[in-house]
Amino acid sequence: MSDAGTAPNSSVDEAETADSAVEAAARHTPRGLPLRVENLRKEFGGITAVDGATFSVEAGSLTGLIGPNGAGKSTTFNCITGVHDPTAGHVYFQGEEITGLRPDQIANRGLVRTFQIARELHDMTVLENVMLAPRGQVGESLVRSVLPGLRREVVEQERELHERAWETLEFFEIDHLAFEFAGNLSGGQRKLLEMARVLMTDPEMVLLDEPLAGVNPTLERKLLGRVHDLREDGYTFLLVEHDMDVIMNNCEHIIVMHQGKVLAEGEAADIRNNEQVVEAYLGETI
Ligand SMILES: Nc1ncnc2c1ncn2[C@@H]1O[C@H](COP(=O)(O)OP(=O)(O)OP(=O)(O)O)[C@@H](O)[C@H]1O
Repeated sequence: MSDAGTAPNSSVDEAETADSAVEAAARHTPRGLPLRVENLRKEFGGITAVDGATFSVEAGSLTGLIGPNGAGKSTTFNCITGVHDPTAGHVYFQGEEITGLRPDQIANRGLVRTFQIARELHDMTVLENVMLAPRGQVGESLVRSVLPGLRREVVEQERELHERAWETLEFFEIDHLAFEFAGNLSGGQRKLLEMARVLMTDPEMVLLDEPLAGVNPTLERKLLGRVHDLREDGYTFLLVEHDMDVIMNNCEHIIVMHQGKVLAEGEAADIRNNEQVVEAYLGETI
């Protein structure tokens, strides 16, 4: 797998990238406790995939959601993001109930899951893909031609969008791939593009569903580095990841699910020493 992200070769470039990151993140303002899941339950026929899960995610945190296979993590993500209708329980985002809303309605409120926005379009360039991502854009050619009064606004918006797209590509260090077709990217480069597209939607909170699957160690460091940069600038992340070391080394708060319930919560050291968690993982290294 090729490395999208071999860093530009001078520290000046690195400083510029850091500046772009600050500018990109400066647009974001966290607003209180972002996510609260209460007594969430999801049944599929006779199977109870989520069985009364309750947890919160603090503003500006990088929170990990872990659990053995079949623990209910993906179903929980799907209930939070509107992919599934919960059988019972509540999901609140920034103090408002979002239970049962459609995925696009939830994403428009700023709760964005990595693959919730449309997958990248293979026959479009990386830059075009990033420019297509934002929510609430006016950029519509018909509007432009029919309503001259809107024209200046649209042109200005497109100029800003273009500028922001470049900043975001620089932030993820994939600007050198701007004119490459997305279909030609490696798996890891595609993950960076996916993150860039999520950032372009100006999210309040990002749900990361196995963002490192199939990513080489160099890109993994880069992706995690960017997540930490964004977290320090106030973004909130909930991360599901099978690699336990990634969760233990990066998340300040960890929620452990088992058999559809929250089994334990706490810092990495608490989780490692929790007998119930060790038992639930039975032989797996945590
Ligand atoms: N659409 C579905 N129909 C029926 N059962 C399902 C469905 N989705 C999930 N399940 C079941 O619900 C339970 C929880 O699954 P889920 O995928 O949420 O767990 P998970 O923690 O994400 O597991 P993994 O780590 O293996 O991805 C499992 O028993 C699974 O087989």
